[in-house]
Amino acid sequence: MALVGKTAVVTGAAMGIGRALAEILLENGAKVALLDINEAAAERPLQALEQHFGAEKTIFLKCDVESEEQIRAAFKKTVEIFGGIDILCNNAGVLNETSWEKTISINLMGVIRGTYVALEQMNQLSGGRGGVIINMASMAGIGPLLSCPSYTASKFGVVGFTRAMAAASEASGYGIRFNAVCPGFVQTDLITNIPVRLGQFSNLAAATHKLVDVMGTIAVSDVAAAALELLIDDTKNGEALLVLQSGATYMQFPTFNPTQNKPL
Ligand SMILES: NC(=O)C1=CN([C@@H]2O[C@H](COP(=O)(O)OP(=O)(O)OC[C@H]3O[C@@H](n4cnc5c(N)ncnc54)[C@H](O)[C@@H]3O)[C@@H](O)[C@H]2O)C=CC1
Ligand SMILES: CCCCCC(=O)/C=C/C=C\C/C=C\C/C=C\CCCC(=O)O
Repeated sequence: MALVGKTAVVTGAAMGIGRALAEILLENGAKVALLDINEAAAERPLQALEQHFGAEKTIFLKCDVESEEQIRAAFKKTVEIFGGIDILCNNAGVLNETSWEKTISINLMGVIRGTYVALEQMNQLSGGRGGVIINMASMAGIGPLLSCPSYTASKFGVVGFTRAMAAASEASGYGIRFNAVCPGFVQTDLITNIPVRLGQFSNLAAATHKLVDVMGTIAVSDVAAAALELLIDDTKNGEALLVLQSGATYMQFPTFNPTQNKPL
């Protein structure tokens, strides 16, 4: 899908990966609604984006992805201002093993909430224009991260939800592609203060730091470039794209033939 003239919504867009997603979308000609719970953090990046790309191309909307009401209001405002929604990047996420309910509510349920509300606007079966939904998962959605069981569960959930929605969309004719991005460690605030974030698993902080050292970190721009590939390539649906220092790789999953009760 060519991005020129399209409208995108990015959650968790005030900083980190979300901000980089907003930037790459604007660079490629889209209009972007930046959603975040942290209005203060969004102020300076928004000014910079407005200066660079034009104030008419961006809008900031305060939105907590834990609230369906706030998501619906933000999407409605986006449609009023930009005339529709073609792209949703469900990116907002936290690493907080001290509150597993919040981790699941933001990282997994936030993706599901955002997707279901977006369907009301985007689904071709209900008058929408179709489009693409990108969900920010993690390498921890492919393999377990020992120090973060709740975070890992949330990201496995995001990968599974994305793949199921991709199949549902194709079978039903929503006109929407669904893909997940699965980065390794990325240089953002999320990988700071690791022992505090790990809560009862803080004894595993050293092992986690070691993993970061061994794997290295990637830049937010690497993640944004991977998301861009999934956005513009119309053949990509139901993909989980692993993004590491060595490059980006499409994950292969076992397929299952229910009529013969064995993997294909
Ligand atoms: N940094 C990393 O190493 C990796 C991050 N990810 C994922 O990428 C996504 C973005 O993370 P980063 O940019 O690294 O983190 P970050 O902490 O730099 O940015 C997260 C943004 O999400 C916002 N946010 C948090 N809770 C929210 C809520 N309830 N509603 C709306 N916005 C909310 C924050 O205010 C912040 O602006 C997350 O889903 C994270 O799990 C995935 C793999 C690796
Ligand atoms: C401090 C934790 C930050 C988490 C941010 C994030 O999502 C990054 C994850 C990056 C990589 C680690 C994820 C999973 C580990 C997977 C496999 C490790 C090998 C496991 C094995 O069985 O050998």
